[in-house]
Amino acid sequence: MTPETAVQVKPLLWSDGCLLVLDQRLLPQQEVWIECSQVQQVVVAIRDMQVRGAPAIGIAAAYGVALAARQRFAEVGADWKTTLEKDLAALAASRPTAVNLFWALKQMRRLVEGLPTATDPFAELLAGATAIHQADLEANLLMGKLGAAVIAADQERGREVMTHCNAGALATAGYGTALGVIRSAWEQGLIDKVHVNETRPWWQGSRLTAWELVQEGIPAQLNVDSAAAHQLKLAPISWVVVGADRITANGDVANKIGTYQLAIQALHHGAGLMVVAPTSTIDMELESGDLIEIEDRGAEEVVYAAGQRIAAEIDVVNPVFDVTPADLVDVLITEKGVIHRPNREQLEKLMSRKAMH
Ligand SMILES: CSC[C@@H](O)[C@@H](O)C(=O)COP(=O)(O)O
Repeated sequence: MTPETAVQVKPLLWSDGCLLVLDQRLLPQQEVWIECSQVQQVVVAIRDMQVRGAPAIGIAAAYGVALAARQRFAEVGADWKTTLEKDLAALAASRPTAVNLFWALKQMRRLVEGLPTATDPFAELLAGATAIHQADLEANLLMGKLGAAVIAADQERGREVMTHCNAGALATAGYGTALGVIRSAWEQGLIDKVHVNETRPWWQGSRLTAWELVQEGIPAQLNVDSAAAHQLKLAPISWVVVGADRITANGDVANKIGTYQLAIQALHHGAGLMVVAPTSTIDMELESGDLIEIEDRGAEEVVYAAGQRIAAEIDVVNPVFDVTPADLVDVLITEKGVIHRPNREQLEKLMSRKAMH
């Protein structure tokens, strides 16, 4: 069994002319699939986090462009490229922080530009989206191996790791970035346990990551986010392994809220911080993390839990990502290679490399 076939969960499927999205607002075991036959449904799926995780958002948007082109060609024929513009804008406005969304839209726009106006563009755009989907899976498998090799080489503090949010099969084409490394390390017998932060306020850790690990029989333990430093002090955790939503030219990393404090805690306790992300997450156009737009998802997620109001009537701030400065990142794993202590020079070199597969 290859790692690819070992992982059964796929958050996105193309079937019968529609994009099927596994609704991640619910428990994955409920297996509620949302059918998107129109681009507007893809916009809602991304905006409302039916699909989430940087690479999966990008893949969904790519399929969204194919669906939009099908609709617009049916409506206006040769004018489809003009009318497609508002769909591209709607997809781009669905979530602001993960750059994979904008990267995928750029790839699809390039394809659109090369197509004739007189013929139906759907088949070629669907092929483009499928290629982005497949490339993500291949990148994840490769990053899994590269990251596991780094873990094999340095387990000074012990054979346990910690992860935050869900950078797993549910957030990608179906293997995972951070969880891809953890899967690969587990298969190679390199780790004994995964510490999972619950990831308030949306519970990606308890709802999604915990489920993926339990389903695959990888020993895991869930803790509340505020127990992370305590666990890092007591448990033999060598690596904190996380994904990313945007990495800027200087190596700063935007990821799920809480990653920054985890990076500081890891440094204090002698654990390494490993960031695992495909190069589609690297934004060389932004000089530093200070320039990244950080999404705020409003008060509801914070003041309600399981449908019950749990907070007083109070002002709330809900930034759902934070920026970890580059100097707290020990290693960055991408499908083009591994960088220790990422900085601009190294990232420029990496981006100019050809893919390893
Ligand atoms: C491979 S997923 C990497 C990141 O996108 C992940 O860690 C994360 O922050 C996801 O945030 P989300 O708000 O669930 O989309």
